Amino acid sequence: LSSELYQQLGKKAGIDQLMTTFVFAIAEDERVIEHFARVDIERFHQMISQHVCELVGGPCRYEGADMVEVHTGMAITRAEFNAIVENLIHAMEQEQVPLSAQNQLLAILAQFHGDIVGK
Ligand code: HEM
Repeated sequence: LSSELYQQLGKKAGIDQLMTTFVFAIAEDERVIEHFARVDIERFHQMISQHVCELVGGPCRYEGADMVEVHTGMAITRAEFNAIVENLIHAMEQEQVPLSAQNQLLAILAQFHGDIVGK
């Protein structure tokens, strides 16, 4: 059975929509956009949606690259990581994700901090 958090995010369709809004927020954020200049955005959207779906207990299997591997060489700073988190918060507010679900998703993603920052 899929998790309550997955349900609260609107299942796969809700997560896809949330990640679309997130990608648009990133695209308008001059603090981080440089990193995404040469990225295949369609793949990024698909992979981040799949990853989030799996992480929140949905019936998805993340098929993308390992988090450390994919972010290695980007020299992502703590400020940039925080900027991405801020974009996600804005996207969750825009999509009216319940506050408890927002906090749970942020806590899950915060665990990747060490895999992504300073690599
Ligand atoms: C919790 C935080 C983060 C998560 C969960 C995350 C997750 C992901 C995922 C799932 C992918 C797709 C991997 C694939 O295509 O196989 C990806 C790619 C990418 N991420 Fe992150 N990411 C995070 C933070 C960041 C930050 C802070 C930055 C930069 C400011 C960043 C920059 C990128 C870029 C540029 C790519 C595309 C790499 C490429 O296609 O060559 N990520 N990330």
